[in-house]
Amino acid sequence: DLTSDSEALLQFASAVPHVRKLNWNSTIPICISWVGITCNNEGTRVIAIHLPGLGLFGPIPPNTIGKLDALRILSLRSNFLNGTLPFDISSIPSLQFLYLQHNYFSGNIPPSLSPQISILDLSFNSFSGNIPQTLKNLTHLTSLNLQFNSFSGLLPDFNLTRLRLLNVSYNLLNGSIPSSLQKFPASSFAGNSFSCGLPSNQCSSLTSSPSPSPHYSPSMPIHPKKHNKKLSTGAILAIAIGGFLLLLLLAVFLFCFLKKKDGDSVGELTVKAVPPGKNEKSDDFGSGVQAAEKNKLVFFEGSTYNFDLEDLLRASAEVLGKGSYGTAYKAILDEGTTVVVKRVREVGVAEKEFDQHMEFVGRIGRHPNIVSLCAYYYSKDEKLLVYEYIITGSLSALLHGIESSIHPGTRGIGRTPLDWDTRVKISLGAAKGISHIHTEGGARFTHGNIKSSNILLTADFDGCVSDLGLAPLMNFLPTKPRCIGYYAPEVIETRKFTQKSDVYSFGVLLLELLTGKSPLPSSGHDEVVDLPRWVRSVVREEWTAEVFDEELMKYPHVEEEMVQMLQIGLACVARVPDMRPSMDEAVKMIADLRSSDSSEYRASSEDNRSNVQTP
Ligand SMILES: Nc1ncnc2c1ncn2[C@@H]1O[C@H](COP(=O)(O)OP(=O)(O)OP(=O)(O)O)[C@@H](O)[C@H]1O
Repeated sequence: DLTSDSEALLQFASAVPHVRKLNWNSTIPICISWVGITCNNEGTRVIAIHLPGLGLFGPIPPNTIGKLDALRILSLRSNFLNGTLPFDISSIPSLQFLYLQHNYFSGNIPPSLSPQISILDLSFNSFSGNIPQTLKNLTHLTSLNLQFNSFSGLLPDFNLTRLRLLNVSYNLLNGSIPSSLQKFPASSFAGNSFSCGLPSNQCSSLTSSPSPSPHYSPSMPIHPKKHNKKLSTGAILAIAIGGFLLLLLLAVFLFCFLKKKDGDSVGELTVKAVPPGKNEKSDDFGSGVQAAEKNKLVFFEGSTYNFDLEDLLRASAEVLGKGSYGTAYKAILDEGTTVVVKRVREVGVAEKEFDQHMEFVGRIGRHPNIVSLCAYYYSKDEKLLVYEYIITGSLSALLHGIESSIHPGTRGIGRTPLDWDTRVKISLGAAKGISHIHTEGGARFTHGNIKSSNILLTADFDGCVSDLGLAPLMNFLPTKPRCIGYYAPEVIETRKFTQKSDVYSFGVLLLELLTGKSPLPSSGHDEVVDLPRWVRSVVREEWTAEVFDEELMKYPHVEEEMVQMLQIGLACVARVPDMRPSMDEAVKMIADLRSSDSSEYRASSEDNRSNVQTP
């Protein structure tokens, strides 16, 4: 009866710690006032429990929720529950909807499940063992979601006529896909080791990532698109005159340049500002430019900029920072245009390959969430990359207050706090940018240096990925502590980047956004901060709200989204690369944060009779 239901719930609340308060107590009416509880129309039994994103942590003891034998809906999704799922919960005879996704449950699925179950969602947990054959008996089952667990062995032949949704992707399943399940899309089975079962063409696509465009490596020749249009006589004349003027300009430039080299030390291109704390040599990005005519600034198709190499070398420049691959300068040209010039060093490819690579990067880098590469210059002694200037600076600067490359690991005084909505927007933009790079670049093309100082922000706080195409050009793997904190474990071992290692770095970035902590060493200490390990240990062992950036705790009703984002971040930093989602999946998961019923908790607090079938 209702009394025993309320006693079981109070036992659950006292045994399972939770971050958000529950107003459950025996002095207020359970059916009207208890948060997350729904009773039947007569008010005699509890029929639904909705406690998503409440910060519940630890195992669920038996003889608590399992005693509610009139329960139809149980939603404990997006919490930090761990341990095995008590038998008495899964076998509640009336249970129809069980939502336990995004927790840390482990062990086997109990073999005896309620025969009434219609929706079973155990995705994003650590369940293991075989998927029980007894699932075949669940004739009411319409949706079964087991993705992102560690289930192994064969996939049983369910043959359940009502089953409309099945997802067993990203487990450790093998063998073949039973014929009764072959009606489901290939994505339902991705990320396993199925030998076959689907028609052979689909079968082979199950284990490998999609590669919409051909594999790419910097040494692969790239053929620019051929244009069939013929040039008019006027155009030919214009090109000829333009060419002549260009030659003239270069000659003037050469003259000035040589004059400058000859002791005219008051060159216009000087480093005007050197950041505090840096002992920057007063060099500039033009000193290695060769006078030879063939060396010129190459602009990309569609670039709207209207300056030449001479303008650039005349610009006033200020050091933005010294990165792993070289120094970045903010250059303000005469007509007021501002660009960023990166002077890169230790390029590991010859000029031809450099040109091909740049053509490729310029082409795939056209996306609102990627910082545009406008032009480049190559000579033996100088390699310059010209990017659009992104006004709001980097996520690292915004999150930690000052440039991480200058004072790594510290949070600046007087910085403006970054609210949750902005953090979600930035992470979605960055995810879209990386996903675009992976999709357009081909399965082997990677960014290779995803980190918060390479996520730049527009005036509208859209996240844009910078430094595209730099890492694959280099003949070394930066091993400075400020890079290593973002590297996937396999990158340290193999010294090779993959798309899954980009996903890992993106996961570290999400954890950085959530915790406000930097995976960089703090001033004076050079040791690498393993942010994923720290978050995992706090979450699994002694979880407290402390895991989240304290700045975020003041925003109301965001905990559930924060918990879900934490789950996404942790999925991205899975140690086994194949267990990480693709960037495309990460984009969908982040976008779903907003479309998912994040107001459920609020709704159930306000009207706990509504939405009884919502997970
Ligand atoms: N296009 C840009 N617009 C505005 N700021 C930029 C731009 N590109 C780089 N920066 C800023 O310039 C600084 C130096 O960048 P750079 O990429 O050279 O070094 P880094 O990001 O610290 O390290 P790494 O070389 O490993 O990426 C960083 O603070 C970065 O945010």
